[in-house]
Amino acid sequence: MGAIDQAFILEQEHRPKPSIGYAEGIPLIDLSPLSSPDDHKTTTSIDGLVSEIGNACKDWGFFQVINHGVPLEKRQKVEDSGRKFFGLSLEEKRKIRKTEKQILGYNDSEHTKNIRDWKEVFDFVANDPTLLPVSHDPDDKEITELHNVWPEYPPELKEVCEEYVEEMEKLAYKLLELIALSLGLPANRFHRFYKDQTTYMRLNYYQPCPAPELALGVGRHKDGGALTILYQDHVGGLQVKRKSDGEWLTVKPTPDAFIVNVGDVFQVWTNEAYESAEHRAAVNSEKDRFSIPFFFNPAHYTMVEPLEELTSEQSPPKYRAYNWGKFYRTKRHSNFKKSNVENLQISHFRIPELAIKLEGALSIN
Ligand SMILES: O=C(O)CCC(=O)C(=O)O
Ligand SMILES: [Fe+2]
Repeated sequence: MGAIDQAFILEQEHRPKPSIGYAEGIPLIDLSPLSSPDDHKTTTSIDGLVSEIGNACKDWGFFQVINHGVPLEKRQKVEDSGRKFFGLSLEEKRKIRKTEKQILGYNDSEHTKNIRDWKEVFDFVANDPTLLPVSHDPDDKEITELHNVWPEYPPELKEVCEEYVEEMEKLAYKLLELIALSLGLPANRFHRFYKDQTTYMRLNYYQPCPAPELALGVGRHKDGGALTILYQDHVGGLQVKRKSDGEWLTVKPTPDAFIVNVGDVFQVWTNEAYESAEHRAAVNSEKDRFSIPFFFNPAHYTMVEPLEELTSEQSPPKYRAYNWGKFYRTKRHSNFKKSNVENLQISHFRIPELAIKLEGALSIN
């Protein structure tokens, strides 16, 4: 067993077991009906897609998509130039290091639930500039502009990332429409939240780890945003906690597929019809690994709450409304460094079961 810094070491119960099975049940969904010419697009093929996606969101909160329309070479270019960047010296990379104020750029010291992750990241926003509250302090109403920071080397990184983001955004809107339809809503129901979206992308680079049984590339977490579209390379490491029995399972890398998962915002919008699943990334002692999540997130001023159409007297709202920008700032703040503040979760806005029942009883009488 190789020695690693104490900061990375997880408590016994959260360490990854050496033998973890594959999550065979996570559906692989073929999106080709979406790109067939209009005269070939049948209602049946789209209906089929919609119900596959609805079931995947209900059962797993995760699915994979193929024939998604994102050109392979655009993704490959991001991976190639991303690898060039992570291959630079620490000193060079730290020239565009994230700080508490400047939350975009490079970081080699992310924490999940106060344990250091075995990874390096490079973050940038899809729309430059992106508007966000200045601080996580609820009384501070000031809004700031986030600007991307790009390294000098490799010089093409900016362009290849921007081209890729454009493609990912097209895919994200398609998925948003299919998810809306799967909930019985108009296809464009969620579009309104994305006018000034706070979407960002991350390049995750996981070096080989001498003690992969003690640490994780990303500790267990749920994505706080609305929808994540992840590319992972052939090495594998992403693990999902199965809802039915709490078992951790590996998501098998599928060439040219994207892994899609609904985040906490969708859990609230759907009043828990769809739940965001816990996941984590394991590392290994031999190979490095690359992954690229695209976090498709609403505008900062969005008040996240259960959609009216998905609640009723029988099924009253399970969450109080919260401001997305403040929520996101607070979460980023606590991931940035080891902190004593408890990590902010949507459970803080969960209305207690008893209050939901009482509210239901009162509104019926
Ligand atoms: O690298 C992975 O497979 C997962 C990364 C992840 O879950 C995240 O960045 O939120
Ligand atoms: Fe995640």
